[in-house]
Formats: sequence, structure tokens, C-alpha cells
Amino acid sequence: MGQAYFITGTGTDIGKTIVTSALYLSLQALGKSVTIFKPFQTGINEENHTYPDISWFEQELGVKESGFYTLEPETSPHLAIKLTGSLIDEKKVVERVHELEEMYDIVLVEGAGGLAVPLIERTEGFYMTADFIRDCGMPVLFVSTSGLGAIHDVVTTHSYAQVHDINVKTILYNHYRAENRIHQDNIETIEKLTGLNGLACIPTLADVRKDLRICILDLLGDQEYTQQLKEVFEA
Ligand SMILES: Nc1ncnc2c1ncn2[C@@H]1O[C@H](COP(=O)(O)OP(=O)(O)OP(=O)(O)O)[C@@H](O)[C@H]1O
Ligand SMILES: C[C@H](N)[C@H](N)CCCCCC(=O)O
Repeated sequence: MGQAYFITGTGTDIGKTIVTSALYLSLQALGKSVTIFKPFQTGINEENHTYPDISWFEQELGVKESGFYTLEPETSPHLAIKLTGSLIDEKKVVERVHELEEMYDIVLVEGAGGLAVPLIERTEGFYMTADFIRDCGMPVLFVSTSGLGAIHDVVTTHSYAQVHDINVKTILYNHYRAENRIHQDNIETIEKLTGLNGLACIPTLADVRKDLRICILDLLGDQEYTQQLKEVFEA
């Protein structure tokens, strides 16, 4: 029986898909069977009529059936559901997570936007991302950008996680520049303020398709990264 982990961002467009891909390739390199699941994907690519994250996972990484509910409007899932009049059953999504846990050692579940995003709106209230995390029993990994503004975004997301009893395992930093004084200090300051120890720093890649695998090889050459990766994923 495997375990699902939820990947959230400190906002939308932070780079969860890229970081989730980096984790997927790293865990595969460690010999784990791993898959990616994107249960609520909003925003269709109008030009080629595909859903960007799902197409990326399936075409670039070879992941099978990574999607579940796909909604055309480029909005929060709860609004996309209202705008399209879609019928959504969160129990089916939770069941699918458990099915995948039966099939793989590790299931990386990518959220939509950040941690406080509403998934479904009903007359009795919202079904929130935090409810979904609780229903699946998933530990969480944060993805943040590295520059100015990251401290506030991580600290507030972390406080929200604490209020909702969410187990946050670690944080990964995207668009990291090692020579940048703010980036260096943000990591230290965030660790002091939240206790979150950064698992990895991903630079901005000139060509994501080509450079991601090179970046993973660099990361895997760092013993501290592989050791921490094993600890986070109990692998
Ligand atoms: N490290 C990086 N180097 C180069 N491009 C990146 C990097 N990280 C993210 N991007 C680009 O930024 C855009 C947003 O990234 P991504 O789709 O991963 O964000 P997200 O957090 O998954 O968004 P959403 O909130 O829609 O789920 C994409 O075009 C992606 O290719
Ligand atoms: C459309 C976008 N790229 C994501 N898929 C969904 C982001 C939802 C954000 C909701 C919010 O925080 O206001």
C-alpha cells in the first residue's frame, strides 16, 4: 500500500507542475513506483484544446490517466463547476486517490492554485482543498517562489495549514538564484519562522522540456537532497 502526498503552491502559477515533475523523476530514479494525479484541472488551452498540466504529465513524463475532473474556465474550481453546471462527486476523487495508492508506492497529487482554494460550492458550504487533503489523509508539500514576497506567502500558507491540522512535510523553492541575497535569506528566514526545511531549489529553466532532466541529475548528485527526499517520502 502506497501513500499519496499533496503538492500545493503559495498561489497560482508558482510552478507546482514543474516541481511535481521534478519530484516524480527524482523518486523514479530512486527506484520507486510513482504516479501523478491532478484531480481538478481548470483552464483549457484554447489553441490546441488540451489541459496543460495533464498533457504535460502524460506527454512529457508518460504518466497514465493523470486527470479526473477537467473544466474549461480558467478560474477557481468552484467557479468553473458553477459556470459549466458540472456534476462533481468528491467521494469519487478520494476513491481514485486510494486506488492509486494500491497501485503505486507514491502518488503525487497536484492541487489547483494554493491551499485555501475552494473546490466545490454547495448550499451547505464549501468543500475546500483542506477538506480533500483530510479526506485522503495526505501529508502536504509546499512549493514557493524564491524572491521578494515569498516570506509572507509561505508564512501565511503555513499558518492556514496549522489551523486546519495539515501535516506539512517540506517546501521546495522554484525560480531560485543561488547568488541572490534575498533568495538565500528567504530560505533561512522561512525556516526560522515556520520550521520548514527546504528540500530543493529549482532554477528558472531556459527550456523546461530539455533542461528539467538535467536539473534532476544535478539534484540527484547532491547527497543531502537524496537523503532528505527519502526521509520526506519515507522511501
Ligand atoms: N523553474 C521554471 N523554469 C521555467 N519555467 C517555469 C519554471 N517553473 C514554472 N515555469 C513555467 O511557469 C508557468 C506556470 O508554472 P506551473 O504550471 O508549474 O504552475 P502551477 O503552480 O502548476 O499553476 P496552477 O496554479 O495553474 O496549477 C508554466 O508555463 C511553466 O512552464
Ligand atoms: C486557473 C489556474 N491556472 C488554476 N488552475 C486555478 C487557480 C485557482 C485560484 C483561486 C484563487 O486562489 O483565487
